[in-house]
Amino acid sequence: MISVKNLSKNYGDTEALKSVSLEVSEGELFGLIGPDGAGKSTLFKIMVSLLLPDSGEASINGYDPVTQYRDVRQRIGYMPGKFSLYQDLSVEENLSFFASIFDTTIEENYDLVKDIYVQIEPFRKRRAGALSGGMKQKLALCCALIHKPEVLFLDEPTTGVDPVSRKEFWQMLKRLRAKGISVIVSTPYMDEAELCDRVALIKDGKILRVDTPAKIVESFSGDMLFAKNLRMYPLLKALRAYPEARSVFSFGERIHFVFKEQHSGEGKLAAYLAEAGLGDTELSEGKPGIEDCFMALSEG
Ligand SMILES: Nc1ncnc2c1ncn2[C@@H]1O[C@H](COP(=O)(O)OP(=O)(O)OP(=O)(O)O)[C@@H](O)[C@H]1O
Repeated sequence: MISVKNLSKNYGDTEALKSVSLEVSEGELFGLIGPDGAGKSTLFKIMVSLLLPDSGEASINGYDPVTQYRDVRQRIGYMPGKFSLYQDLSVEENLSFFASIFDTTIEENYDLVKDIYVQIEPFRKRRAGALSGGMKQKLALCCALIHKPEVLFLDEPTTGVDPVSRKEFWQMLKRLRAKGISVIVSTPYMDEAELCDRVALIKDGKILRVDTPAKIVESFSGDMLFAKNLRMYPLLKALRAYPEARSVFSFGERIHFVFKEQHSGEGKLAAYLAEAGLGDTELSEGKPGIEDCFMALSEG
């Protein structure tokens, strides 16, 4: 089990973590979801024993990353946000290198990485620096796994990766979970939250909520609409100026519009938009997702 209690970390005047607490059970696929600068990497670095907290404590399967960092490092795999491999070494050499630091060999733990490694094996002589983004990510995952860790920490593994590779990557994570490995993964992509057993929503160094994605979505209250127009910016401006608007933000190709508790409905809103010269706006029923809960929680 992983437990983090009241962790705080400042960089000068920046409060990167403000008394963060959470628990992750064995074999769980746990997501840390939040935008850039939320504090995800800082929290990871403390858990994997690469950074000292200012206050609070953590325990990784019973070991303290501050005082027992050697035990922690033996038991974890860590894939940092930035590409961590040796660019001038080949695929094969990178993997052998990571195995050798942990006193093991590729052969010894091949079973664990096999599913992933077969996909990059045709390029085993290629320099890591010359691989595509998706392949680099697979190699980095193999390297983080080659010593058979109990817990895997993946810091934004899918950032900048194409949608097909992202999907494949999540399938791999589910297979690792099935092998009993706990996986903690951070992502700025709200749609990936649904792929986790539980998630922590984090913003400005604070945890907003920890729960299953379904429970988080269920707890959303408010009437919502999706709005779409080729002229998105004027639409956003007009919706934000609407007196009955509680929250308005654009997400992907449409705008998520949430009414205040007391409101006069879609008809009146459509009339208001028509008057603003935006009568061609497409309004449809809005089904809240994690991103809406995130916005609602961060607006407090
Ligand atoms: N070494 C550092 N020195 C000063 N400030 C830092 C340092 N590392 C992070 N920060 C700041 O601390 C805050 C949290 O950063 P952190 O990297 O943990 O967030 P993140 O959620 O991982 O976001 P990102 O995806 O942008 O890395 C940010 O405001 C960031 O600018």
